Amino acid sequence: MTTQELVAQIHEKQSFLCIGLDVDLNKIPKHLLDKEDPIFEFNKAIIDATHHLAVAYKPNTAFYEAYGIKGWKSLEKTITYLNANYPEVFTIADAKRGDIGNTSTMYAKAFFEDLEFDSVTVAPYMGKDSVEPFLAFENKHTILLALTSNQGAFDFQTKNVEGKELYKQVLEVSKSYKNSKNLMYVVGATKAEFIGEIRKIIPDSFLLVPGVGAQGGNLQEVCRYGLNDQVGLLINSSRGIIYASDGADYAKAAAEKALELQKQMENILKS
Ligand SMILES: O=c1ccn([C@@H]2O[C@H](COP(=O)(O)O)[C@@H](O)[C@H]2O)c(=O)[nH]1
Repeated sequence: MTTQELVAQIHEKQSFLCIGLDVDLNKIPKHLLDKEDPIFEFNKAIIDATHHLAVAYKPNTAFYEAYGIKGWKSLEKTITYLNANYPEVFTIADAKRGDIGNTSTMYAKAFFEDLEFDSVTVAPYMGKDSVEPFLAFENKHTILLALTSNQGAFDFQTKNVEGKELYKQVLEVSKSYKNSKNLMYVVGATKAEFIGEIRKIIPDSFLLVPGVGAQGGNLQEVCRYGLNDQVGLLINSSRGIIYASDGADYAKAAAEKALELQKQMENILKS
C-alpha cells in the first residue's frame, strides 16, 4: 500500500486508529476455545466489527509464535482474511526484526512476500545494513523503533551519544538510508512530550504510536505534537479494545471502544 492510499483512507474514515491483535488464549471468551482455530475466530469477529473505524491492524507476532505452528497458521489466516476482505486497511506485522543483511532479507521476504503484510516493525540497533534490506521492497513500509513506550526506553534510547540522544541519532541517521521514503517510526504514546523534538527531525514521516489505553498514553497530547499535513499518525490500542468484554458480546464491546477513539480522532481532525 502506498502512503497516499493510507492517507486517503484516514480521511475517508476520519480515523487514524490501529487495532492491535494481541490474542492471548487466556483472555478470549471461553466459548471460542471449542473452535478449531480460536485465535482466527476471535480476530475475524473483531475485524468484521471494527473495520469501518480503524485504518490499520497490528498483530504482534509474539502472540502467535507463542502457540507454535498453530499460532503461525492463525497469523497467516488473519492476514489472508484482511487482504481478501478489507484490502484498504494497512497491515503491520509487529515483529521487531533486524539482523545482518542476508538474514534481514529473509525476514523481509517472510513478512512482505509470504504473508503479504504492508509493513513490519524493525529494531535499529544493528544499523544500516540490517535495515536497508527491508527498505528495498516497493510500497512496503519499515517501521523503525525510535522511542518506545516502555520504561526501559530510558536505559539506552534517551542516553547522550556524541552530543545527541540515541533516539535522535536513529531518526537522523536512518534518513540517509537508501529508500528511506519507506520508513515510518515507532514512538510511544507515553513519550508524548518528546514528539515535538521528533517532528523537528522527521516532519513528514508517519509515526506508529502504541501506548494509549492499557499503558496510559494520552491521545490528545500525542496529536498536539504529532499531527502533520498528512495526519502522520497511527495510534495503536490493543488490550484496551480487543478485551473490552470476555463474554459473547466481545466483538460489539470492541467496536464500542474503537468508536470512542474514532470519535475523538474525528473531532481532532475537524478542529
Ligand atoms: O514501544 C512500543 C512498541 C510496541 N508496542 C506494542 O504495541 C502493543 C501495545 O498494546 P496495548 O495492549 O495497547 O498496550 C503491543 O503489541 C506492544 O508489544 C508497545 O506497546 N510499545
